[in-house]
Amino acid sequence: MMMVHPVKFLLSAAKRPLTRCCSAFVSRIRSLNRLKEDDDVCAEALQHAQIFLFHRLSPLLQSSERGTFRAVPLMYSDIRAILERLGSDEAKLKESVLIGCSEQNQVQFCLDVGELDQVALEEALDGTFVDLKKGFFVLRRSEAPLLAKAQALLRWHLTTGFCSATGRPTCPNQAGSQRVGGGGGTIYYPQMSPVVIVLVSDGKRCLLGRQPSFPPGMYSALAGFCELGESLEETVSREVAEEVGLEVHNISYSSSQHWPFPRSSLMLGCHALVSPAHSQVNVDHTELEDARWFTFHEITSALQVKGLWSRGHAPPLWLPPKHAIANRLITEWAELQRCSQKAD
Ligand SMILES: NC(=O)C1=CN([C@@H]2O[C@H](COP(=O)(O)OP(=O)(O)OC[C@H]3O[C@@H](n4cnc5c(N)ncnc54)[C@H](O)[C@@H]3O)[C@@H](O)[C@H]2O)C=CC1
Ligand SMILES: [Mg+2]
Repeated sequence: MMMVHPVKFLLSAAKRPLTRCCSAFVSRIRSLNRLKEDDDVCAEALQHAQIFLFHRLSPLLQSSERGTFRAVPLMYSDIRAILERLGSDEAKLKESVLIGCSEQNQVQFCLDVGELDQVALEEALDGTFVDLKKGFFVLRRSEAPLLAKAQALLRWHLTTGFCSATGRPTCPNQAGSQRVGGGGGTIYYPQMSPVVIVLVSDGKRCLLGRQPSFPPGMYSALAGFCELGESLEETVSREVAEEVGLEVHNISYSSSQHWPFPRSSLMLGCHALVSPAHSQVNVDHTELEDARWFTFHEITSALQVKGLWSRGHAPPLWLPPKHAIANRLITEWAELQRCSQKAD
């Protein structure tokens, strides 16, 4: 495997002076913004950046002895040498898409080399292109969101090469943060779908559902896509009514997460209550295979189950892994129950 040289992106490359009192975070954000606005500065930064390679939207990963995967960032010059060896050239690197900047001020890009031979690439790179659905949950939690964002942006570029109104080609800016053209000079930006995910409680138990596509025994919080014209609260109320036939109140927002499956979504995590007197579920089986109430004890036992995908014998309840916002909502609920039990 080629060594990745720790080249730092120099903030001085951004010619616009930054205010002295800026925190490191603010400096990073402003530098990234500059890269999106200025193609020349971005092209220069690319030459010193870390680049994450993908092959037909599967990221290049290396497996570790502990059964986890690590992302494999490479430097511009390393990739240029490999491209030339495999019959491509440096021009391909211009398709790289900006994805972020590390805390060490290293600018990060991604690039899909799907037209090159996968086996030859894997040999040259000493890694494997792994389907993100398989790799996501065994990647380190600091790397999974970055690769999910990279895949989402690469997919967006793959599917927006032409204007849907005129049928004419669109062109990305150097950062890949937008595409312009299609005849009318329209600017296209990456899109994602807002989705609500809600942990419903009756005060003592929480309600989880499962779709037929979930692994056996896995239950999760209820989720659904927002419809045009809806507020977050309206989507929560509609989805819970549709899927389990209940009316919720006291909806509160918790946190959010970008979710790459099956396409880019912004998951908006909420908690909501139903009255214990009206908690009889009526599952819509066109949407869910099952939905049921779980006790605090069942949830705390399930939260302790490790190795979600690898265990041979199934525990009675599996919860989504820690990477998923569903797990965060369930953990928050369990914490709240623990506190209120202590207070009683
Ligand atoms: N990160 C997490 O913890 C979790 C994430 N999720 C994600 O939430 C998402 C939504 O959950 P579901 O229960 O499947 O949603 P859902 O209950 O809205 O049902 C999905 C159906 O909604 C329709 N739909 C409406 N707008 C759509 C759009 N913009 N894109 C795709 N389909 C649309 C389609 O007919 C689709 O079959 C899923 O993509 C799932 O991966 C679900 C549970 C946990
Ligand atoms: Mg749903």
